[in-house]
Amino acid sequence: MKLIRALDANINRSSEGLRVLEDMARFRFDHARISADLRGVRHKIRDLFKDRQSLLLASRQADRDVGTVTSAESMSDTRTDEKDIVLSNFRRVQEALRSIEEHLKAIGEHKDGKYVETLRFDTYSLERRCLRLFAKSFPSGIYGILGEKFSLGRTNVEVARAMVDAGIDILQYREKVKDKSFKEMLNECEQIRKITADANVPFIINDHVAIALMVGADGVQQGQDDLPIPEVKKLCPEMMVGCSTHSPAQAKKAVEDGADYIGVGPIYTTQTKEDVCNAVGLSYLEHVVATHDIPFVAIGGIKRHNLAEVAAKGAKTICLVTEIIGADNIEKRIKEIKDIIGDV
Ligand SMILES: Cc1ncc(COP(=O)(O)OP(=O)(O)O)c(N)n1
Ligand SMILES: Cc1ncsc1CCOP(=O)(O)O
Ligand SMILES: [Mg+2]
Repeated sequence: MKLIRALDANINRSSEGLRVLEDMARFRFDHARISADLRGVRHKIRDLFKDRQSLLLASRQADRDVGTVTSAESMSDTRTDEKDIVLSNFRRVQEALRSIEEHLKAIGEHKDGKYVETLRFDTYSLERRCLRLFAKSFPSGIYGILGEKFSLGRTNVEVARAMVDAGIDILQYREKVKDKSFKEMLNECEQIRKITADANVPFIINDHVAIALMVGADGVQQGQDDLPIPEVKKLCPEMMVGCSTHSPAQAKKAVEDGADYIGVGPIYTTQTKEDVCNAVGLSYLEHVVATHDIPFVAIGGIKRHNLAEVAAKGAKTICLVTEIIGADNIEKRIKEIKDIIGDV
């Protein structure tokens, strides 16, 4: 009976820890899949013991538990940091599962013990996935991209100022004008870095890793024909590295290579990018939503009239290039876009 009590205590301990983690993934990070996977582990433990409920209940003697005082005292700790909460709850779950394993073996239930061991291993990979959510939090909302060719005669710096004032969530410098020198681009990026840093808006540089390093950007965007992601990660360990992808195989590779986020598109036909591939459609977006945890930004041909369907498919960060920088009134346009996203 004493071994059953230990099992009962640790089943409850693991369930409680998993519940905290599920809520963290769901409410803090808005991450349905990680939350569902954590719930899956909790249900598997519950199901494993569902035929032994009365035995477990009969063994329960909380008032005689010599560990109660210690547990009650440990509740008064001063943990406030969210990452600490996640780490300590994973520890709690893993220790509880380990104890369940050992106690199952001690009562001769070796097969069930092995099964709980596989659940414990699942929690290690879930822990890595959860910690990645803290590593670099990728903003949700509107991802803006600069480019003077489409800016109705306004400079990149003027457009950046207008976008930041209107509440853009993340901004990329993507300058493809052929006669602009490296020095001119660097000068613009220095000014935009200041504007974005003051407003706490993440600033990403497309293509030019050197400029990103020189201005202290928050990230760099690399396409399929640009530098390999692992090399860029080595050069810029502190930066978010975004990888543009157009197919499930490219998304898988970007994740394996350690990209911090991926571009998913072009969802619709676009004239904004010269060497663009065919539109990938909503099906590729659906694939990424269903298969990957990595943050992503939907891009390509997204306008006010089709924005709601992109958001409804689960895109949390959405890029509109010409729809924003080609607008007469950028502030008004960003407000309209925000209203559409807010309604989905
Ligand atoms: C967020 C985002 N996604 C995709 C791209 C396209 O990048 P790339 O394939 O490198 O093409 P260019 O932008 O360099 O023409 C992007 N820039 N941003
Ligand atoms: C840079 C880029 N990469 C894929 S589509 C695209 C351009 C999207 O521009 P728009 O939003 O104007 O169609
Ligand atoms: Mg590029």
